[in-house]
Amino acid sequence: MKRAIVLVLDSFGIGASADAAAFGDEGADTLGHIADACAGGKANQGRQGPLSLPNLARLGLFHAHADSTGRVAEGVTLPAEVVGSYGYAQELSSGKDTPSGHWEMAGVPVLFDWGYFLDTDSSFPVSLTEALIEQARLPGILGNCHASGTTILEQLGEEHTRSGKPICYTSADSVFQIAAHEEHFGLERLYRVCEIARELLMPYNIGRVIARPFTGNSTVDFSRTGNRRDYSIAPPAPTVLQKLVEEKRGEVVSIGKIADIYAHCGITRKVKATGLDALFDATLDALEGAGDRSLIMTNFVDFDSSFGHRRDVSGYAAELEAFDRRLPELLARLQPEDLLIMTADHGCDPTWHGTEHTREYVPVICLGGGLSPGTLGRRDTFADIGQSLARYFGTSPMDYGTSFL
Ligand SMILES: O=P(O)(O)O[C@H]1O[C@H](CO)[C@@H](O)[C@H]1O
Ligand SMILES: [Mn+2]
Ligand SMILES: [Mn+2]
Repeated sequence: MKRAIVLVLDSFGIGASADAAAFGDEGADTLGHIADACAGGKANQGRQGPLSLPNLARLGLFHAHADSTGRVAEGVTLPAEVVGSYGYAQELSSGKDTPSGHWEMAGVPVLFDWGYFLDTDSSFPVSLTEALIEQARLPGILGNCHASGTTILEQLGEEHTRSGKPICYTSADSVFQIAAHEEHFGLERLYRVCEIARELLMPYNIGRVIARPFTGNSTVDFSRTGNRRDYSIAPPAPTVLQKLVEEKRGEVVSIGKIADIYAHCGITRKVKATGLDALFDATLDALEGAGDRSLIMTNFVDFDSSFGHRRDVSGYAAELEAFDRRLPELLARLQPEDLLIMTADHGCDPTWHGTEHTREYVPVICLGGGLSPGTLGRRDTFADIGQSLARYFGTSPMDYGTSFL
């Protein structure tokens, strides 16, 4: 029975990649800098001491990090025995964004350039905002700038609830984000505005529109909710998810925002969940009922959105430790033929300047699927994961990537 589980730890990079300098990210290292901070007593909010990831360590995470960076992170002792297959992968895609990373790991790298809104203020063309205001019948928009999604709520959240104008902002990513209050503005209305924006943004080649609903009464307690929704364009070629469904009549279960990121292509079932524990529970549930030719794919978004972009080192470390504590539950449920792959879509070093993603190698940590424990070495593209899944399920091969199976 062929069943694969792919866990994407969103933004969990393991060291600046060879091309990081071109992104201003030379020296970035999400895992390494978190471990260093923990060992140096600089990540003790809500947790304590050196970074403790015993289960990931046994699967080879820190070996992969050492191979990718040439150093062992501070406070880390490499375990004598490694039971997983571990490597690190370079991104071939031109961007360091979420869709590029996800599509590439499914065998479809993004070799074209996305559109970007490069101006940090008055970021959007007037013709675009005017069309959005008219078509969505808005009293206007706020923001129109590059911003961190939590900071901009502090700055404009109250004005939004007073005026009814949604907050539109972007970043170094190819995104158009719309924040609005779930009750004052209305969640369904926000989704409709996003759908209109999605259409209007097609000529600009913008990868994603993101609905950013929030609740709360004032600046002090505004908080974003789990009702975030990503409106992505479709991948430029069939991913391994689509091949599994179309060629093998397989089942692809999306947990969390996976379905949104693949624009619902190649997904047979969607489960939404908010927070690490709920996402992990949903993954275990899906595995329980999964039959032959099943792929379960989960995105753990909080590493990125709650901690990486927020530059919250303690929070990121605590989230990693929470993930690691849950891992044995999954390992105990794996059947001999199952293939588990843990990876990431880009980096987001919480010690780095700014609030953006960082161009990094991602871990490729595997168990099962007939793999022997030990190193998978440096992988030239995340698409090696997609190619390996294609081989595992017996679909036609992907155009990119080399199977490690
Ligand atoms: O600051 P928030 O709203 O979390 O935005 C982040 O999330 C978006 C998608 O990754 C990017 O634009 C990034 O800047
Ligand atoms: Mn991401
Ligand atoms: Mn992000």
